[in-house]
Amino acid sequence: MTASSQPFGTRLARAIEERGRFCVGIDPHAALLQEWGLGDDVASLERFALTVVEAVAPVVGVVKPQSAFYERFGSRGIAVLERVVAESRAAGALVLMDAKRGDIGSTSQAYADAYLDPSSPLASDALTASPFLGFGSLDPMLDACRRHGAGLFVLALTSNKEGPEVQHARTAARTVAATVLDHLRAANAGALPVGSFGAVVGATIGATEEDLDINGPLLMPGFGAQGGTTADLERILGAAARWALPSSSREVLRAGPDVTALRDAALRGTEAVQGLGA
Ligand SMILES: O=c1ccn([C@@H]2O[C@H](COP(=O)(O)O)[C@@H](O)[C@H]2O)c(=O)[nH]1
Repeated sequence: MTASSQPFGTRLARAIEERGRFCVGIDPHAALLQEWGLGDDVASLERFALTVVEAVAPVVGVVKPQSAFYERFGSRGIAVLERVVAESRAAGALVLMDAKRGDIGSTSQAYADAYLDPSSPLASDALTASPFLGFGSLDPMLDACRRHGAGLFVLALTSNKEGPEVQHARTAARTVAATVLDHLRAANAGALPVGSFGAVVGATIGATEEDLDINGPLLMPGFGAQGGTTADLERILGAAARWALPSSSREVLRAGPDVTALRDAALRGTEAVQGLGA
């Protein structure tokens, strides 16, 4: 795979324009494998994941495989994840790898090599990252994105109920989340039509006083199975709705294993959020 000649933000803007802003998570939960009448083994993982790719990757702009569900099967699970990445991209979807990586800088460099360097078998269009070792520890990932035309989505206000304990904590007058958003705004300064450095902002967080206008995309998991609705998205986003990417995994995946039913579920999600940012 070669480096993309265009920044991730530019590619994402085109994907949204052509296919809408809804992101489908490819999360092969053990419970979903069972609901689909499959076993809890690698062959079933592969059948599940590639069925979802076949159904949704030709119609949505972004897919988001959750690495943990593949990692639990060891190297053969990772091999399935590699196919999910390759086949989704071949079908025209951008792949946002949800692995939430973050470590000291020298190790962040290795994560950048693994997920953002086009010569890696797991190279994706974008990666989720955790800034809680200090935003600067992610610099190797930001640099790799700039070099290779990839994107990064950094946790800011997550959808889980435990997140506020850390993210609403204050250093001087700023919350931790505000500091993360400030860094992203600086990294995206001047980018057109939008920067490549996004924030993860849960669809479940309720109204927020944080400034979400970072000139970058906002990945919004928690839409659907975790209870987030279109009205919640509107309440949270206000004027920052233009680059929102609402994301749903289980709510779409439960429509399977029928390919048409899965695709219809993805298209319903796309339609539900198409008015955002209008
Ligand atoms: O704040 C966050 C960050 C990431 N996630 C991930 O998104 C999906 C949500 O799946 P659903 O089935 O739609 O609930 C999952 O992969 C999480 O790890 C999140 O939920 N919240």
